[in-house]
Amino acid sequence: MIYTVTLNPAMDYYVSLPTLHVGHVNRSTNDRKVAGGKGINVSKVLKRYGTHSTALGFIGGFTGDFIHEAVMQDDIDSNFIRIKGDTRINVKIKAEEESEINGFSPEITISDKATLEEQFKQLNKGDIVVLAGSIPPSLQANLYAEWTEQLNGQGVHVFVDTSGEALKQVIKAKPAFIKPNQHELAELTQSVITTKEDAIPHAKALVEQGVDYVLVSFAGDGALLATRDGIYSANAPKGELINSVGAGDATVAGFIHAHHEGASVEDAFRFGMASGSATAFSLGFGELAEVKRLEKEIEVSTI
Ligand SMILES: Nc1ncnc2c1ncn2[C@@H]1O[C@H](COP(=O)(O)OP(=O)(O)OP(=O)(O)O)[C@@H](O)[C@H]1O
Ligand SMILES: O=P(O)(O)OC[C@@]1(O)O[C@H](CO)[C@@H](O)[C@@H]1O
Repeated sequence: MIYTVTLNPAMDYYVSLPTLHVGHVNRSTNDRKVAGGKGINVSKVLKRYGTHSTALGFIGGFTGDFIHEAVMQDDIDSNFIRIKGDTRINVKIKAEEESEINGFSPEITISDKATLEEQFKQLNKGDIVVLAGSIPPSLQANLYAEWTEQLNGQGVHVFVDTSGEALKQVIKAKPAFIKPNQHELAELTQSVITTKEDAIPHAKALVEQGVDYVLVSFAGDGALLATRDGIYSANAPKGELINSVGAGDATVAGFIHAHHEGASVEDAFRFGMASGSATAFSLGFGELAEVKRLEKEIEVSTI
């Protein structure tokens, strides 16, 4: 079974306008509201590829109801824990360039956290857990690390997509997979990373520290995958960038889907890349047919 965990979901509020004037009243020409948060996005993309997952995490208030409703409509199983506050609203602005204002998280209490930990105790050997997104400030930054250690002990494979202190802490617990983008890897390693070559020694070092798969994404410039058996490089296909929000989540979901289906590491990497790019080239998440088309444009090479 695959479980995604979103501690900090969001109602993503997308607004489009030709130009954003900071310090002035701006009026959007288009908008849409979407249930978001990194783990929920992974569940949505997995569903698109026919892979079942259960979405876990915290939701509350009218925005929480919106998310629950949307997840049910997508026919995705969930076992969310209800919290007192309202799930946040994240504003995604599409003007000449993309800007994001991610809202402040509602409070998660010790008892909410304990309820989620009870759910984790029910997981079985061989299950996959995806810990994705930010950790709300009311919870400690080493929480993913604590849970990874516990879940590893249960024989569960832990995939993590996060940044900052949460990423730094979780490495010590040896998750199966991490997906920093180039900026997140630069922050983690306190180094300048502008090319895939710059990332190689750092990705290698993370594998030596016990992470099985380190996927470093470079948006339109492709990605690097470091594993115990070797290092792979992939290009990103060319296309028109429509929306980059969720492209990283689609990469994670694509990799998990293919890996779960028994694909080789190279093929799972290729499918993950095609999945990320199909989303970058679409208004919402990319369609499976588009992923399959893009797969043919991706070359995975060994370094
Ligand atoms: N301009 C682009 N052209 C082609 N593919 C892209 C482009 N931007 C993103 N992608 C695809 O999306 C994947 C993830 O992109 P990126 O490196 O920006 O990750 P991220 O920062 O985690 O994404 P997110 O915006 O979801 O947080 C890339 O590996 C690539 O497959
Ligand atoms: O604030 P976090 O938890 O880091 O990221 C949250 C978020 O930006 O990530 C998703 C896209 O990856 C969006 O659906 C959501 O709004």
